[in-house]
Amino acid sequence: MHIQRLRLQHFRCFEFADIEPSHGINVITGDNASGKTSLLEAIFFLGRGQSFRQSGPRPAIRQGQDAFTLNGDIGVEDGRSHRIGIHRTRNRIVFKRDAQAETTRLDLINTLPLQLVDPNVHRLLEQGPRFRRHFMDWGVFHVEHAFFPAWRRYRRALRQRNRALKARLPKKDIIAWDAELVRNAEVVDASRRAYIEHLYRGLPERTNRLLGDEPVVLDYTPGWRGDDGFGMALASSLDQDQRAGFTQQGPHRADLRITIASASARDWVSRGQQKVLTTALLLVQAQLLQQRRGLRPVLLIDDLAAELGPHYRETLATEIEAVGGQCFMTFLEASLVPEGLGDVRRFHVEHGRVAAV
Ligand SMILES: Nc1ncnc2c1ncn2[C@@H]1O[C@H](COP(=O)(O)OP(=O)(O)OP(=O)(O)O)[C@@H](O)[C@H]1O
Repeated sequence: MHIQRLRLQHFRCFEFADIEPSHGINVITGDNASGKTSLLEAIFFLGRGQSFRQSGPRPAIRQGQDAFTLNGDIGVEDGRSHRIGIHRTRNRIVFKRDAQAETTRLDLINTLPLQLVDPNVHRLLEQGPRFRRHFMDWGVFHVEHAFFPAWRRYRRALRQRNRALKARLPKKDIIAWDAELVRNAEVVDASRRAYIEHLYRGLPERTNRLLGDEPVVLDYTPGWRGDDGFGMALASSLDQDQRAGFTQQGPHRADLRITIASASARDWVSRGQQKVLTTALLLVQAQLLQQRRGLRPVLLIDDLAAELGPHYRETLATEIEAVGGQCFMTFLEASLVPEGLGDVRRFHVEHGRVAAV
């Protein structure tokens, strides 16, 4: 997938912007607070239907305006193209794809798969399992078709079970949801395992080049205890669930711990190495999507140079180039742009205005 043309109106500091990016690497430079992250945020919004930043009650609408509009012409690998768009007022969001009567967020996600590397990317290693589930499920969603319908049914049943637990209903009203939970949990779990296995195969090649020979290990835990299956785990924790008022085990508690040579990646590697490792994981995901579905996701890399010295900047740039596909990366200064990036299209952002250089 690649963005052929991007237009934004009244998005954060932008009054209006209209750019035609390269299908390969796009470099965006600009001073602090010029609008670089906002530009990446607009692209992210277009592909996910939501922001990666906290927005408060006026979700990314330019100050003094009532709405923002984003439009993108998206080229697909098979030669087709789609036009997608978002119109966001304070209370309402409307998605649009081609002439489709009704467009959902899922349509956007499927039309413009994208991954973000932002300066907080180390959270994947440092913080709770939520970030790692998110990372894992982005790939599972795009690659394993059985995953999403089962995940949605699981979440619906989980909400009902939790409601019953919270309302202190009798046991029979709680366990009434267990069969539906177990049926879908098995599909979710199998999809995640299959995906991680594929991810694992592509990992050493990339991480060895970036971080040396120490093997990176992905340790998946399904979200429930014991070896007797989720049904048994649910049954055995029913009393605890009743006391807690919610379902304590299940795929919604899964984790994917990332370790390097038996030490936790969080403890072992520096901030810069964490960023390199996490970006490597995202690149392997991108490559997997290409191999399994013939799709190249768009990569958004905010402030690539932050926390990285020249060596890591250059090696990472080489890896990003090798994966191919469209990429947008921001830099404070042109001098920080790695030489290894080769042929790039450059944009400069200043006071909410973007121009091709
Ligand atoms: N809703 C909004 N309306 C108008 N301006 C906004 C809005 N939201 C944010 N801004 C402004 O947009 C400017 C650009 O912010 P952005 O985070 O994109 O900058 P940046 O170029 O990525 O900076 P840095 O390099 O420091 O991270 C900031 O001055 C910010 O205050």
